[in-house]
Amino acid sequence: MDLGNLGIQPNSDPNGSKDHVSHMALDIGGTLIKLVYFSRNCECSVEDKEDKPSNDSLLVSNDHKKFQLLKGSFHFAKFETSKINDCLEFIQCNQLHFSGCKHHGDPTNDKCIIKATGGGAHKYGDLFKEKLGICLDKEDEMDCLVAGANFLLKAVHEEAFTYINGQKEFLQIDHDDLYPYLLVNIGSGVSMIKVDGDSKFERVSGTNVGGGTFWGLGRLLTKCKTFDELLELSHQGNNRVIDMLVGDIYGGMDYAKIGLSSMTIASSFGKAISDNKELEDYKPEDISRSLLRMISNNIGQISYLNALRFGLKRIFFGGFFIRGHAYTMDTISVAVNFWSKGEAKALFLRHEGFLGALGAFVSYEKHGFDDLMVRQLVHQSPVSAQDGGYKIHGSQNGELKDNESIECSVYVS
Ligand SMILES: Nc1ncnc2c1ncn2[C@@H]1O[C@H](COP(=O)(O)OP(=O)(O)O)[C@@H](O)[C@H]1O
Ligand SMILES: CC(C)(COP(=O)(O)O)[C@@H](O)C(=O)NCCC(=O)O
Repeated sequence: MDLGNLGIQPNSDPNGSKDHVSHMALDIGGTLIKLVYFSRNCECSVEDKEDKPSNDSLLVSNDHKKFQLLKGSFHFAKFETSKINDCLEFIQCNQLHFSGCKHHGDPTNDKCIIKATGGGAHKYGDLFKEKLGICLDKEDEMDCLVAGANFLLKAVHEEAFTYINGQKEFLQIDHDDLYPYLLVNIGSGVSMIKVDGDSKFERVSGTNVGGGTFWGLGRLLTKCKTFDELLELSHQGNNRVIDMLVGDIYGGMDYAKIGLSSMTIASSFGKAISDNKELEDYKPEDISRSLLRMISNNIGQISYLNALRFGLKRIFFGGFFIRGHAYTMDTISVAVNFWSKGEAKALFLRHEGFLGALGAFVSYEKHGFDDLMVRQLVHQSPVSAQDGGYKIHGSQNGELKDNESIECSVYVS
Protein backbone atom coordinates (compact mmCIF):
# COMPACT_ATOMS: atom_id res chain seq x y z
CA MET A 1 0.00 0.00 0.00
CA ASP A 2 1.30 3.43 -0.92
CA LEU A 3 1.44 5.35 2.31
CA GLY A 4 2.84 8.34 0.52
CA ASN A 5 -0.70 8.97 -0.67
CA LEU A 6 -1.58 10.03 2.80
CA GLY A 7 1.03 12.69 3.06
CA ILE A 8 2.68 11.07 6.06
CA GLN A 9 5.53 8.76 6.53
CA PRO A 10 5.01 6.05 9.06
CA ASN A 11 7.27 6.58 11.98
CA SER A 12 9.02 9.41 10.21
CA ASP A 13 10.59 10.69 13.41
CA PRO A 14 14.34 10.08 13.20
CA ASN A 15 14.27 8.78 16.76
CA GLY A 16 11.69 6.28 15.77
CA SER A 17 9.16 7.60 18.26
CA LYS A 18 5.49 6.92 17.59
CA ASP A 19 4.05 10.05 19.05
CA HIS A 20 3.29 11.75 15.75
CA VAL A 21 -0.12 10.12 15.55
CA SER A 22 -2.21 11.03 18.52
CA HIS A 23 -5.74 9.91 17.79
CA MET A 24 -7.48 7.44 15.53
CA ALA A 25 -11.15 6.55 15.13
CA LEU A 26 -13.00 4.10 12.90
CA ASP A 27 -16.40 3.79 11.29
CA ILE A 28 -16.90 0.22 10.09
CA GLY A 29 -19.91 0.26 7.81
CA GLY A 30 -21.76 -2.27 5.70
CA THR A 31 -19.58 -1.49 2.66
CA LEU A 32 -16.64 0.67 3.70
CA ILE A 33 -14.38 1.19 6.68
CA LYS A 34 -13.60 4.82 7.26
CA LEU A 35 -10.57 5.77 9.33
CA VAL A 36 -9.53 9.21 10.58
CA TYR A 37 -6.52 10.15 12.62
CA PHE A 38 -4.70 13.24 13.76
CA SER A 39 -0.96 13.54 13.38
CA ARG A 40 1.18 16.25 14.85
CA ASN A 41 3.60 17.98 12.51
CA CYS A 42 6.46 18.03 14.99
CA GLU A 43 7.26 18.79 18.62
CA CYS A 44 8.23 22.38 17.90
CA SER A 45 4.69 23.20 16.85
CA VAL A 46 3.41 22.85 20.40
CA GLU A 47 2.54 26.17 22.01
CA ASP A 48 1.16 26.79 25.46
CA LYS A 49 -1.92 28.93 25.84
CA GLU A 50 -3.20 30.18 29.14
CA ASP A 51 -6.86 29.93 28.46
CA LYS A 52 -9.39 28.85 25.98
CA PRO A 53 -8.52 30.42 22.70
CA SER A 54 -11.59 32.14 21.33
CA ASN A 55 -15.29 32.69 21.62
CA ASP A 56 -15.79 30.40 18.71
CA SER A 57 -14.88 27.41 20.80
CA LEU A 58 -16.16 24.29 19.23
CA LEU A 59 -15.68 22.18 22.29
CA VAL A 60 -15.91 24.51 25.20
CA SER A 61 -14.39 23.51 28.49
CA ASN A 62 -15.45 24.93 31.81
CA ASP A 63 -12.13 24.54 33.52
CA HIS A 64 -9.15 26.81 33.13
CA LYS A 65 -6.34 24.43 32.42
CA LYS A 66 -3.42 25.31 30.27
CA PHE A 67 -4.04 24.40 26.68
CA GLN A 68 -1.52 23.38 24.12
CA LEU A 69 -1.86 24.33 20.52
CA LEU A 70 -0.85 21.42 18.35
CA LYS A 71 -0.40 21.85 14.68
CA GLY A 72 -0.95 18.86 12.55
CA SER A 73 -3.27 17.21 10.10
CA PHE A 74 -6.42 15.20 10.05
CA HIS A 75 -5.97 12.24 7.74
CA PHE A 76 -8.73 10.31 6.05
CA ALA A 77 -8.59 6.81 4.62
CA LYS A 78 -11.11 4.22 3.54
CA PHE A 79 -11.12 0.49 2.85
CA GLU A 80 -13.69 -1.99 1.67
CA THR A 81 -15.20 -3.75 4.66
CA SER A 82 -14.93 -7.03 2.78
CA LYS A 83 -11.16 -6.45 2.68
CA ILE A 84 -10.82 -5.67 6.36
CA ASN A 85 -7.34 -7.19 6.38
CA ASP A 86 -6.11 -4.25 4.27
CA CYS A 87 -7.32 -1.95 7.01
CA LEU A 88 -5.66 -4.00 9.75
CA GLU A 89 -2.42 -4.03 7.79
CA PHE A 90 -2.59 -0.29 7.22
CA ILE A 91 -3.11 0.36 10.92
CA GLN A 92 -0.23 -1.92 11.77
CA CYS A 93 2.18 -0.48 9.17
CA ASN A 94 1.47 3.04 10.36
CA GLN A 95 1.50 1.96 14.00
CA LEU A 96 -1.84 3.68 14.45
CA HIS A 97 -2.90 1.07 16.96
CA PHE A 98 -0.59 2.68 19.50
CA SER A 99 -2.50 5.94 19.19
CA GLY A 100 -5.47 5.04 21.36
CA CYS A 101 -5.71 5.50 25.08
CA LYS A 102 -5.47 3.14 28.01
CA HIS A 103 -8.24 1.86 30.24
CA HIS A 104 -9.13 4.34 32.91
CA GLY A 105 -8.40 3.31 36.48
CA ASP A 106 -7.07 -0.08 35.49
CA PRO A 107 -3.28 -0.05 35.31
CA THR A 108 -3.25 -3.82 34.83
CA ASN A 109 -5.06 -3.50 31.54
CA ASP A 110 -2.64 -2.06 29.02
CA LYS A 111 -4.80 -2.65 25.95
CA CYS A 112 -5.30 0.42 23.76
CA ILE A 113 -8.83 1.68 23.32
CA ILE A 114 -9.82 2.95 19.90
CA LYS A 115 -13.13 4.68 19.34
CA ALA A 116 -15.18 2.91 16.70
CA THR A 117 -18.69 3.13 15.32
CA GLY A 118 -20.84 1.41 12.67
CA GLY A 119 -22.11 -2.14 12.70
CA GLY A 120 -18.59 -3.48 12.20
CA ALA A 121 -17.49 -2.10 15.56
CA HIS A 122 -19.73 -4.83 17.01
CA LYS A 123 -19.03 -7.45 14.38
CA TYR A 124 -15.25 -7.18 14.21
CA GLY A 125 -14.34 -6.31 17.81
CA ASP A 126 -12.74 -9.70 18.40
CA LEU A 127 -10.74 -9.52 15.18
CA PHE A 128 -9.18 -6.19 16.16
CA LYS A 129 -8.34 -7.55 19.59
CA GLU A 130 -6.80 -10.68 18.15
CA LYS A 131 -4.82 -9.09 15.29
CA LEU A 132 -3.81 -5.74 16.78
CA GLY A 133 -4.40 -6.15 20.49
CA ILE A 134 -6.75 -3.19 20.64
CA CYS A 135 -10.22 -2.82 22.15
CA LEU A 136 -12.80 -1.08 20.02
CA ASP A 137 -14.78 1.27 22.23
CA LYS A 138 -18.19 1.25 20.55
CA GLU A 139 -20.02 4.48 19.92
CA ASP A 140 -23.56 4.56 18.59
CA GLU A 141 -23.71 5.10 14.83
CA MET A 142 -26.45 7.76 14.86
CA ASP A 143 -24.74 9.68 17.69
CA CYS A 144 -21.55 9.70 15.64
CA LEU A 145 -23.20 10.75 12.38
CA VAL A 146 -24.76 13.74 14.09
CA ALA A 147 -21.63 14.63 16.08
CA GLY A 148 -19.54 14.36 12.91
CA ALA A 149 -21.92 16.52 10.87
CA ASN A 150 -22.12 19.20 13.57
CA PHE A 151 -18.35 19.13 13.98
CA LEU A 152 -17.75 19.63 10.26
CA LEU A 153 -20.42 22.28 9.85
CA LYS A 154 -19.00 24.32 12.69
CA ALA A 155 -15.30 23.69 12.27
CA VAL A 156 -14.45 23.40 8.63
CA HIS A 157 -14.41 26.39 6.38
CA GLU A 158 -16.50 25.84 3.24
CA GLU A 159 -17.73 22.41 4.26
CA ALA A 160 -21.30 22.60 2.95
CA PHE A 161 -22.40 23.57 -0.52
CA THR A 162 -25.35 23.56 -2.87
CA TYR A 163 -25.05 22.04 -6.30
CA ILE A 164 -27.37 23.62 -8.82
CA ASN A 165 -27.06 23.50 -12.61
CA GLY A 166 -23.51 22.28 -12.30
CA GLN A 167 -22.52 25.13 -10.01
CA LYS A 168 -21.16 24.57 -6.53
CA GLU A 169 -21.89 27.33 -4.05
CA PHE A 170 -20.47 27.18 -0.55
CA LEU A 171 -22.69 27.96 2.37
CA GLN A 172 -21.68 30.32 5.14
CA ILE A 173 -22.86 28.59 8.29
CA ASP A 174 -24.24 30.79 11.03
CA HIS A 175 -23.54 28.79 14.20
CA ASP A 176 -26.58 30.35 15.85
CA ASP A 177 -28.83 29.39 13.01
CA LEU A 178 -27.75 25.87 12.18
CA TYR A 179 -30.62 23.90 13.72
CA PRO A 180 -32.94 22.28 12.97
CA TYR A 181 -31.88 20.42 9.85
CA LEU A 182 -32.39 17.03 8.26
CA LEU A 183 -29.32 14.85 7.93
CA VAL A 184 -29.58 12.18 5.27
CA ASN A 185 -26.75 9.68 5.37
CA ILE A 186 -26.57 7.60 2.21
CA GLY A 187 -24.35 4.65 3.00
CA SER A 188 -25.23 1.05 2.17
CA GLY A 189 -28.71 1.95 3.43
CA VAL A 190 -30.09 5.40 4.20
CA SER A 191 -30.79 7.04 7.56
CA MET A 192 -32.73 10.27 7.91
CA ILE A 193 -32.13 12.18 11.10
CA LYS A 194 -33.77 15.36 12.35
CA VAL A 195 -31.03 17.30 14.13
CA ASP A 196 -32.03 19.88 16.71
CA GLY A 197 -28.72 20.57 18.40
CA ASP A 198 -25.52 19.04 19.74
CA SER A 199 -26.47 15.46 20.65
CA LYS A 200 -30.11 16.41 20.16
CA PHE A 201 -31.64 14.42 17.36
CA GLU A 202 -34.17 11.82 16.28
CA ARG A 203 -33.84 9.27 13.48
CA VAL A 204 -37.11 9.95 11.72
CA SER A 205 -36.87 7.64 8.76
CA GLY A 206 -34.70 5.51 6.54
CA THR A 207 -34.79 3.52 3.36
CA ASN A 208 -33.19 0.28 2.30
CA VAL A 209 -32.79 1.61 -1.23
CA GLY A 210 -29.39 3.26 -0.92
CA GLY A 211 -25.76 3.12 -1.95
CA GLY A 212 -25.60 -0.65 -1.51
CA THR A 213 -28.56 -0.99 -3.87
CA PHE A 214 -26.88 1.10 -6.55
CA TRP A 215 -23.59 -0.74 -6.28
CA GLY A 216 -25.16 -4.20 -5.85
CA LEU A 217 -27.66 -3.95 -8.70
CA GLY A 218 -25.18 -2.08 -10.86
CA ARG A 219 -22.55 -4.76 -10.42
CA LEU A 220 -25.02 -7.47 -11.41
CA LEU A 221 -26.41 -5.59 -14.38
CA THR A 222 -23.20 -4.16 -15.85
CA LYS A 223 -20.46 -6.54 -14.69
CA CYS A 224 -18.47 -3.53 -13.45
CA LYS A 225 -15.67 -4.54 -11.13
CA THR A 226 -15.51 -1.41 -8.99
CA PHE A 227 -17.87 1.22 -7.72
CA ASP A 228 -15.85 3.97 -9.37
CA GLU A 229 -16.06 2.17 -12.71
CA LEU A 230 -19.84 2.02 -12.39
CA LEU A 231 -20.00 5.70 -11.50
CA GLU A 232 -17.68 6.60 -14.36
CA LEU A 233 -19.86 4.68 -16.80
CA SER A 234 -22.89 6.74 -15.83
CA HIS A 235 -21.17 9.84 -17.26
CA GLN A 236 -21.48 8.51 -20.78
CA GLY A 237 -24.92 6.96 -20.46
CA ASN A 238 -28.35 8.04 -21.61
CA ASN A 239 -31.13 7.08 -19.22
CA ARG A 240 -33.84 7.72 -21.81
CA VAL A 241 -32.89 4.51 -23.57
CA ILE A 242 -34.27 2.54 -20.61
CA ASP A 243 -36.47 4.89 -18.62
CA MET A 244 -40.07 5.39 -19.73
CA LEU A 245 -40.73 9.12 -20.01
CA VAL A 246 -44.03 10.96 -19.73
CA GLY A 247 -43.61 11.77 -23.43
CA ASP A 248 -43.32 8.06 -24.26
CA ILE A 249 -46.75 7.54 -22.73
CA TYR A 250 -48.37 10.80 -23.90
CA GLY A 251 -47.24 10.69 -27.55
CA GLY A 252 -44.42 13.18 -27.08
CA MET A 253 -46.55 15.69 -25.18
CA ASP A 254 -46.31 17.13 -21.67
CA TYR A 255 -48.97 16.18 -19.15
CA ALA A 256 -49.23 19.85 -18.34
CA LYS A 257 -52.39 19.63 -16.25
CA ILE A 258 -50.50 17.91 -13.45
CA GLY A 259 -47.21 19.69 -14.09
CA LEU A 260 -45.30 16.92 -15.82
CA SER A 261 -43.10 17.70 -18.79
CA SER A 262 -42.70 15.17 -21.57
CA MET A 263 -39.09 14.65 -20.42
CA THR A 264 -40.01 13.66 -16.86
CA ILE A 265 -39.28 10.04 -16.03
CA ALA A 266 -42.64 8.34 -15.67
CA SER A 267 -41.17 4.94 -14.85
CA SER A 268 -37.54 4.12 -14.19
CA PHE A 269 -36.44 1.15 -16.34
CA GLY A 270 -39.99 1.12 -17.76
CA LYS A 271 -38.90 0.92 -21.40
CA ALA A 272 -37.32 -2.45 -20.77
CA ILE A 273 -40.83 -3.94 -20.57
CA SER A 274 -41.71 -3.32 -24.18
CA ASP A 275 -38.40 -3.06 -26.00
CA ASN A 276 -38.19 -6.78 -26.47
CA LYS A 277 -34.51 -6.62 -25.64
CA GLU A 278 -32.29 -8.68 -23.38
CA LEU A 279 -29.89 -7.29 -20.81
CA GLU A 280 -26.98 -7.66 -23.24
CA ASP A 281 -28.78 -5.39 -25.72
CA TYR A 282 -28.52 -2.43 -23.37
CA LYS A 283 -25.31 -0.48 -22.94
CA PRO A 284 -23.86 -0.72 -19.43
CA GLU A 285 -23.46 3.07 -19.39
CA ASP A 286 -27.21 3.57 -19.99
CA ILE A 287 -28.05 1.08 -17.25
CA SER A 288 -25.69 2.78 -14.84
CA ARG A 289 -27.17 6.19 -15.56
CA SER A 290 -30.77 5.01 -15.14
CA LEU A 291 -29.93 3.25 -11.93
CA LEU A 292 -28.07 6.21 -10.47
CA ARG A 293 -30.88 8.54 -11.43
CA MET A 294 -33.56 6.22 -10.01
CA ILE A 295 -31.89 5.83 -6.64
CA SER A 296 -30.77 9.45 -6.26
CA ASN A 297 -34.21 10.72 -7.25
CA ASN A 298 -35.95 8.37 -4.85
CA ILE A 299 -33.73 9.38 -1.94
CA GLY A 300 -34.22 13.05 -2.82
CA GLN A 301 -37.97 12.60 -2.78
CA ILE A 302 -38.13 10.66 0.50
CA SER A 303 -35.82 13.22 2.07
CA TYR A 304 -38.06 16.04 0.99
CA LEU A 305 -41.13 14.25 2.41
CA ASN A 306 -39.40 13.89 5.75
CA ALA A 307 -38.27 17.51 5.70
CA LEU A 308 -41.87 18.44 5.01
CA ARG A 309 -43.10 16.37 7.98
CA PHE A 310 -41.06 18.51 10.33
CA GLY A 311 -40.98 21.82 8.47
CA LEU A 312 -37.24 21.58 7.79
CA LYS A 313 -35.77 23.74 5.06
CA ARG A 314 -32.23 22.44 4.96
CA ILE A 315 -31.29 18.89 4.07
CA PHE A 316 -27.64 17.91 4.42
CA PHE A 317 -26.64 14.80 2.49
CA GLY A 318 -23.72 12.66 3.63
CA GLY A 319 -22.46 9.14 3.05
CA PHE A 320 -20.08 7.70 0.52
CA PHE A 321 -22.75 7.03 -2.09
CA ILE A 322 -22.54 10.68 -3.14
CA ARG A 323 -18.80 10.70 -3.80
CA GLY A 324 -18.97 14.35 -4.87
CA HIS A 325 -20.44 13.03 -8.10
CA ALA A 326 -22.03 15.72 -10.26
CA TYR A 327 -24.93 13.69 -11.64
CA THR A 328 -25.83 12.27 -8.23
CA MET A 329 -25.83 15.68 -6.56
CA ASP A 330 -27.67 17.25 -9.45
CA THR A 331 -30.41 14.60 -9.37
CA ILE A 332 -30.87 14.92 -5.60
CA SER A 333 -30.93 18.74 -5.82
CA VAL A 334 -33.47 18.70 -8.63
CA ALA A 335 -35.68 16.23 -6.75
CA VAL A 336 -35.64 18.30 -3.54
CA ASN A 337 -36.23 21.50 -5.47
CA PHE A 338 -39.00 20.01 -7.62
CA TRP A 339 -40.97 18.40 -4.81
CA SER A 340 -40.58 21.28 -2.36
CA LYS A 341 -41.36 23.84 -5.08
CA GLY A 342 -38.10 25.56 -4.21
CA GLU A 343 -38.83 25.72 -0.46
CA ALA A 344 -36.18 23.23 0.69
CA LYS A 345 -32.49 23.05 -0.20
CA ALA A 346 -30.23 20.07 -0.74
CA LEU A 347 -26.80 20.65 0.76
CA PHE A 348 -23.75 18.48 0.34
CA LEU A 349 -20.72 18.02 2.55
CA ARG A 350 -17.14 17.93 1.41
CA HIS A 351 -16.27 15.20 3.90
CA GLU A 352 -19.52 13.40 3.16
CA GLY A 353 -18.26 9.87 3.89
CA PHE A 354 -16.48 10.59 7.15
CA LEU A 355 -19.29 11.85 9.39
CA GLY A 356 -19.40 8.71 11.54
CA ALA A 357 -15.64 8.41 11.86
CA LEU A 358 -15.26 12.07 12.82
CA GLY A 359 -18.09 11.68 15.31
CA ALA A 360 -16.27 8.76 16.89
CA PHE A 361 -13.12 10.85 16.92
CA VAL A 362 -14.66 13.74 18.82
CA SER A 363 -16.24 11.30 21.26
CA TYR A 364 -12.83 10.76 22.88
CA GLU A 365 -13.42 14.01 24.66
CA LYS A 366 -16.95 13.18 25.70
CA HIS A 367 -15.63 10.22 27.63
CA GLY A 368 -12.90 12.17 29.35
CA PHE A 369 -9.76 10.58 28.06
CA ASP A 370 -7.70 13.44 29.41
CA ASP A 371 -4.52 12.72 27.59
CA LEU A 372 -6.26 12.75 24.25
CA MET A 373 -8.71 15.53 24.73
CA VAL A 374 -9.26 17.68 21.71
CA ARG A 375 -10.53 20.91 23.15
CA GLN A 376 -11.07 22.91 20.14
CA LEU A 377 -10.29 23.11 16.52
CA VAL A 378 -8.87 26.54 16.10
CA HIS A 379 -11.25 28.97 14.57
CA GLN A 380 -10.29 28.86 10.95
CA SER A 381 -10.12 32.01 9.02
CA PRO A 382 -9.25 32.16 5.37
CA VAL A 383 -7.93 28.97 4.02
CA SER A 384 -4.26 29.77 3.65
CA ALA A 385 -4.17 31.87 6.75
CA GLN A 386 -2.09 32.30 9.82
CA ASP A 387 -1.59 29.86 12.66
CA GLY A 388 -4.61 27.82 13.24
CA GLY A 389 -6.00 28.31 9.79
CA TYR A 390 -7.28 25.38 7.86
CA LYS A 391 -5.70 24.31 4.69
CA ILE A 392 -7.24 21.68 2.52
CA HIS A 393 -4.59 19.83 0.62
CA GLY A 394 -4.91 18.85 -2.96
CA SER A 395 -8.08 20.01 -4.52
CA GLN A 396 -8.67 23.47 -5.86
CA ASN A 397 -12.39 23.01 -6.31
CA GLY A 398 -13.27 21.95 -2.80
CA GLU A 399 -13.57 18.24 -3.47
CA LEU A 400 -11.94 15.88 -1.02
CA LYS A 401 -10.00 13.37 -3.03
CA ASP A 402 -9.34 9.94 -1.59
CA ASN A 403 -6.87 9.80 1.22
CA GLU A 404 -6.32 13.50 1.65
CA SER A 405 -5.71 15.39 4.82
CA ILE A 406 -6.77 18.65 6.42
CA GLU A 407 -4.04 20.71 7.98
CA CYS A 408 -5.22 22.24 11.18
CA SER A 409 -4.47 23.07 14.73
CA VAL A 410 -6.16 21.67 17.78
CA TYR A 411 -6.12 22.65 21.40
CA VAL A 412 -5.45 19.89 23.86
CA SER A 413 -5.29 20.04 27.61
N1 LIG B 1 -14.83 2.49 -3.34
C1 LIG B 1 -16.08 2.14 -3.06
N2 LIG B 1 -16.42 0.84 -2.90
C2 LIG B 1 -17.68 0.49 -2.62
N3 LIG B 1 -18.69 1.37 -2.48
C3 LIG B 1 -18.43 2.67 -2.62
C4 LIG B 1 -17.11 3.12 -2.90
N4 LIG B 1 -17.14 4.45 -2.96
C5 LIG B 1 -18.41 4.82 -2.73
N5 LIG B 1 -19.20 3.76 -2.54
C6 LIG B 1 -20.65 3.86 -2.27
O1 LIG B 1 -20.77 4.19 -0.93
C7 LIG B 1 -21.63 3.29 -0.25
C8 LIG B 1 -21.13 3.09 1.15
O2 LIG B 1 -21.17 4.31 1.79
P1 LIG B 1 -20.75 4.48 3.31
O3 LIG B 1 -21.16 5.85 3.73
O4 LIG B 1 -19.31 4.15 3.47
O5 LIG B 1 -21.68 3.41 4.00
P2 LIG B 1 -21.41 2.18 4.95
O6 LIG B 1 -21.17 2.81 6.28
O7 LIG B 1 -22.68 1.42 4.90
O8 LIG B 1 -20.24 1.41 4.44
C9 LIG B 1 -21.61 2.06 -1.10
O9 LIG B 1 -22.80 1.31 -0.92
C10 LIG B 1 -21.48 2.61 -2.49
O10 LIG B 1 -22.72 3.03 -2.99
C1 LIG C 1 -28.74 -0.10 9.28
C2 LIG C 1 -27.99 1.17 8.89
C3 LIG C 1 -28.16 2.22 9.97
C4 LIG C 1 -26.48 0.80 8.79
O1 LIG C 1 -25.72 1.91 8.35
P1 LIG C 1 -24.79 1.84 7.02
O2 LIG C 1 -23.75 0.77 7.26
O3 LIG C 1 -25.67 1.52 5.84
O4 LIG C 1 -24.16 3.19 6.89
C5 LIG C 1 -28.47 1.70 7.51
O5 LIG C 1 -28.15 0.78 6.52
C6 LIG C 1 -29.95 2.06 7.43
O6 LIG C 1 -30.38 2.99 8.02
N1 LIG C 1 -30.72 1.32 6.59
C7 LIG C 1 -32.11 1.59 6.31
C8 LIG C 1 -32.98 0.74 7.17
C9 LIG C 1 -34.41 1.24 7.12
O7 LIG C 1 -34.72 2.25 7.77
O8 LIG C 1 -35.22 0.66 6.42
